[in-house]
Amino acid sequence: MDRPALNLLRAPDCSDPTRLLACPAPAKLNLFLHVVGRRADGYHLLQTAFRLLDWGDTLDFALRTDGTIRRLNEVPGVPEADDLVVRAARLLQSHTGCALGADVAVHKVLPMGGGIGGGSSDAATALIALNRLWRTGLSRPQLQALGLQLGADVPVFVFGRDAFAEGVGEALQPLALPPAWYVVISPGVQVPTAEIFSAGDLTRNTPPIIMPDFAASTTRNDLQPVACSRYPEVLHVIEWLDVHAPARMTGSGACVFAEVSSEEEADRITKDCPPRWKAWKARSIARHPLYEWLQ
Ligand SMILES: C[C@@](CO)(OP(=O)(O)O)[C@H](O)COP(=O)(O)OP(=O)(O)OC[C@H]1O[C@@H](n2ccc(N)nc2=O)[C@H](O)[C@@H]1O
Ligand SMILES: Nc1ncnc2c1ncn2[C@@H]1O[C@H](COP(=O)(O)OP(=O)(O)O)[C@@H](O)[C@H]1O
Repeated sequence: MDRPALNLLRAPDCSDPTRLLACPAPAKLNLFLHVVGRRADGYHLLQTAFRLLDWGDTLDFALRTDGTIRRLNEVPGVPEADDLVVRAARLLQSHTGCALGADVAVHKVLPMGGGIGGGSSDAATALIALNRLWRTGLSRPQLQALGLQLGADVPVFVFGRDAFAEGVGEALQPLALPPAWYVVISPGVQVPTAEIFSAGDLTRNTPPIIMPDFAASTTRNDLQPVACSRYPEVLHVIEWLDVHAPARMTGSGACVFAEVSSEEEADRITKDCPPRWKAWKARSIARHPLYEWLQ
């Protein structure tokens, strides 16, 4: 099994004030996801537990004094202007009136449309890193609010720790969870979040739970049946992984995960995984690697 080349647990070297290289953007899991209602604007009210992982993309930022924001590399399927990293940079720039710009490079490791928050985490890392590079001085809550304008999943990555989330995913409370190993499998399909949330057969009235009461046996992912019926490969992965350990879809899919008892068990399962899918082992992290950059 491939491991990311960079140690995500470490914040990058900051000795050069004009560049921040290999800034980590970790993946997340939704340990469960309940849809408890719907807002007038169509967004859904959720209850979910976010878990951050030691596995993710990395981003480079270099200061420009001419105010231009440029992405230096291609990201398959994501035009530069649509890239959440570029959009995050422009949003921070306009919000603060900052005259500086940046060259950015996005090294994708996380499968897109995977329910593991890749684009959202990239956006959060851009907000945190550029807030430092440009010395714009926004606080964590200010960056979380800015991130919410980019997507419902962005605030939790700025929050920087495992969290119980309500609202559309932005009302966050820290969760103290024991460290754990996970196996994450990508079925090789991209599941568009909007398609799953707009499905007629989505359960939208799960009764709200009280924060600490979310044992795996009493929770579920309400988006899972909808994704499985439209993308049967997701169901096939769940059925395969469930033989090894209780398996569940994360977010709106397509990735499927299971908590396992040790790194050795994770290695054994990932080695067994049929070659048509891609499997990774990942460990929980207590804090986002850039957590200390916002106080
Ligand atoms: C389902 C979750 C669970 O963590 O994650 P992913 O599977 O995307 O990783 C999130 O709620 C996704 O957050 P994010 O991917 O940022 O979604 P957004 O860009 O804000 O919205 C994408 C689409 O999903 C719908 N959406 C999103 C969040 C929400 N609480 N209710 C919704 O109805 C929106 O209507 C929009 O059409
Ligand atoms: N930097 C980025 N990385 C990944 N996806 C991005 C990025 N910028 C924009 N996107 C768009 O966001 C969509 C959802 O991406 P992603 O966050 O990986 O999935 P999910 O929301 O399922 O976790 C992608 O299909 C892509 O069109």
